[in-house]
Amino acid sequence: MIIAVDGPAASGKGTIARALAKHYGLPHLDTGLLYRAVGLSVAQAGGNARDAGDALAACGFDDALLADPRLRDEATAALASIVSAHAEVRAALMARQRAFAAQPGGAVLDGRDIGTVIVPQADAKLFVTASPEVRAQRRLAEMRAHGLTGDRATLTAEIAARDERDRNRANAPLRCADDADLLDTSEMAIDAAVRQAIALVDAQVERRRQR
Ligand SMILES: Nc1ncnc2c1ncn2[C@@H]1O[C@H](COP(=O)(O)OP(=O)(O)OP(=O)(O)O)[C@@H](O)[C@H]1O
Ligand SMILES: Nc1ccn([C@@H]2O[C@H](COP(=O)(O)O)[C@@H](O)[C@H]2O)c(=O)n1
Repeated sequence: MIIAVDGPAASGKGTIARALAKHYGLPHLDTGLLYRAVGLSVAQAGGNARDAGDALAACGFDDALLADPRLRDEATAALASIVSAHAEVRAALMARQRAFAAQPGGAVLDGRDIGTVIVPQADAKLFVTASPEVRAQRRLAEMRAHGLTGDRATLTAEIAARDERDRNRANAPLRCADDADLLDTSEMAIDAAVRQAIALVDAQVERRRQR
């Protein structure tokens, strides 16, 4: 079974995708990490994230980079959203994502274009969202839990800028697939959101089975 989970920054899609993977016994890929690795790699090489050539060159990053804690920084997230707008970068990362989805038994992938571009044939699709205020508050709490300081207004502006770039780019923009279920977790605690996600996936799979 292939499950596609998309949504805007800090919506909780990664938390839900990991929980779905555990529930159904499937491997999980956080595709945002790949774009973050490209962004960080460009910066480390002294390149320009807005330059498609520099960004493409960074797609050959060493996989060890995927464990680098700097990938979690909002600065890296901003670079990721700049490099991810290049069609060349998206094409370079596509085969890896599709191969992950195609493994025997299936997989759960989360990102921005999983249900629309990477695996439009997915067995179940969710579009996870939450209000901008809730998302900024959750990210702030996460940073504080890691001993980091952050300013709510700055964080809100950074998340909004990222969403804006991701939604309005020409290549594989962030959008809800026509056949995805929308899951707004603004008013839900994590366990309630996960329960709802499982119920939606089960219902989608059942609907497909009856077709
Ligand atoms: N329903 C929820 N209620 C409260 N906190 C939540 C909920 N869902 C996720 N969180 C918390 O919000 C933060 C962001 O969640 P998560 O990392 O899953 O989002 P994301 O959409 O994958 O983010 P990114 O776009 O940066 O990859 C985490 O600290 C997570 O524990
Ligand atoms: N399928 C995807 C996944 C991510 N991106 C871009 O990477 C940025 C960081 O992603 P996170 O999920 O870690 O927040 C994101 O803002 C997107 O620009 C993407 O384009 N496609």
